[in-house]
Order: sequence, then structure tokens, then C-alpha cells
Amino acid sequence: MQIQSVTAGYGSAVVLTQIDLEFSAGFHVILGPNGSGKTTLFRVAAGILPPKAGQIKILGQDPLHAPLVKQQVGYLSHNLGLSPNLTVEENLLFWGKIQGIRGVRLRQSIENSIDRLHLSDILGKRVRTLSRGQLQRSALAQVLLTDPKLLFLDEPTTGLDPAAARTLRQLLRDITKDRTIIYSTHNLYEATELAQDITFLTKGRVVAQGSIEELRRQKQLAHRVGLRVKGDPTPIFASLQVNAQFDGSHWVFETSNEEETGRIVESLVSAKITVLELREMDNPLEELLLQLEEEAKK
Ligand SMILES: Nc1ncnc2c1ncn2[C@@H]1O[C@H](COP(=O)(O)OP(=O)(O)OP(=O)(O)O)[C@@H](O)[C@H]1O
Repeated sequence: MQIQSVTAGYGSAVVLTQIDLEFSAGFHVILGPNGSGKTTLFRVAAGILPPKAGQIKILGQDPLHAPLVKQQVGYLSHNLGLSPNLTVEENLLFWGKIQGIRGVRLRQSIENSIDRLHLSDILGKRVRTLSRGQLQRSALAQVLLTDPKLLFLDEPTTGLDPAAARTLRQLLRDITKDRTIIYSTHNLYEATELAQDITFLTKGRVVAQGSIEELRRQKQLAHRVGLRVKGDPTPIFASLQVNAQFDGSHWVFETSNEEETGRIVESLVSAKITVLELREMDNPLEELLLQLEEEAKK
């Protein structure tokens, strides 16, 4: 999907300014502070909110001129879009009919959704009686009913316990193939785990985009690496001019990229130092987010 020179907002207020983005099949994460415009970007990109300027292309078509293309779009919003007084199954049936699915095809789609999202135990429950995790799963089942090729998921794991969030992430990984998933979250661990690339929004503008490695290079972020070893690594660190500090369990040092880390580990192993553990000491996205927020204040 493509977002071309888009400016958008509400009434006279401009929220997004000159956004140019292109997303191919795969998993794309949008990060940004509260109010930076992530939901607004989703609403414009999904063809719900018309842009003030610029153009959206979904599978090559502008949803404002070719509204049928919106059938290829699934959008899981903050409010989840379920009717509270209907049961989960009634919601699925109702949504399927609104989307023009009927008969055997509707039954099959509902069964697929029930299977994928483990809904069989709660099918007969009224939505207003569901827990947060059950709500999220039901809403996602509804979104997936039409088998959309383009999925917008606005903070889908918010409010889920760690096990439920992990289950949902696993499911999303399973369905990514052949789909474009655009995903917003405030959870940096989740972003690191899932993202093929990351787009940072600040004050309605794209301030950085790329894979984590690309962003690290662009913003010259150092890797802070911790090594737990058996043996004395200090002679090797000295010969490689690595300034490593022992923090009580790990030798911690900065490297500029993964290749350099690899060379240090190889040297240690060649010198018969056993490497018990290698870990990244900081989440690079956290560093990046803080750096971008600082830059935005200037
Ligand atoms: N329906 C609306 N009418 C007017 N202004 C709105 C509307 N929805 C959002 N805004 C404003 O647009 C700006 C961006 O909001 P948006 O919800 O897109 O941000 P966000 O990055 O998704 O935030 P969060 O991380 O808190 O969910 C905010 O200043 C918000 O007040």
C-alpha cells in the first residue's frame, strides 16, 4: 500500500503533514508518542478518513474512488467494533453479512476464525461479559473473517496479560504470509520481536524509518553488549582495544555493529574463553525513541 504526500486531520486541525510511506507484504510497526498521529494515519490509510491533500493507494486503487477495495482491508481499532449485546457468534455472523459473505462461505470463514483464535468456549457469551483478552481475540476474529490482505492493528495487545499477548503475536506471525500488517504499539519489546521495519511518527511527521539495524546505523546508535564468560577475557579485550567494564556478572562494552561483536566473540573463543551468554544491554528502539523525542523538542 502507498501513502503519497498525505496531509490529514480533523476540521481545520492538521494532524499528519506530508506523509510518504510504502508498505509491502510483511510486518510493519508504527511507533510514536501519544498524540503523534498513529491512529489518524491508520484511519487515513484504511480509507476511513479522507486526506486533506495527497493520495492513498490500496492494491493500486484509491479507496475514495474505488470503495470496493476496502473489502481487502481489516482494521482493528481501539474500540474493537463489537456489539456489546450480541454474543461472539452473533457478532461474527452479523459482520460477515454486512461484508456480503453468505451461506457456506460465511460458515467456513467463521469456523476458521473460531479455530485460529480459540473462540469455541466463548462463542455463546455476550460481548459485554467478556474479559479484555477475550474481547481482543473476538475482535480480531471479526477483522479476519473477510481474509483481508491489508491489516491495520491499532495497539492490539494493550491490556492483555503476557501469555495472551504472546499467543496473539504468535497468531499474527502465522498469518503474516502474503499479507501486509501495519501495527501500532507502545511496547518496544513487541516491536523488536515482530517488526520487519519500523516507522517513527513524531508530531504527525515521519522522522525515521527502516529495519532496526538500518535505524541503528542511520542514527549512529552503539550496541551495548554484555558477555558472561568463563576465564579471564581482559588480555583479549586489551589486544582488541575493547573498553569493557565488569558489572558483577557481565563484561559490558560498546560496539558499532553486529559484525564487530562477532569478531570479539570469535577472538575470545579462539583464546579458549568460554562464552556463556551474549546479550544486548539496551533495547535499541528505546534509545532511538528517546533520541527522536529529544530531536523533536529542538
Ligand atoms: N476525532 C478527532 N477529532 C479531533 N481531533 C482528533 C480526533 N482524533 C484524534 N484527534 C487529535 O489528533 C492528534 C493525534 O491523535 P491520534 O489518536 O492519531 O494519536 P496516536 O498517536 O494514535 O495517540 P495514542 O498513542 O495516544 O493512541 C491528537 O492531538 C488528537 O487529539
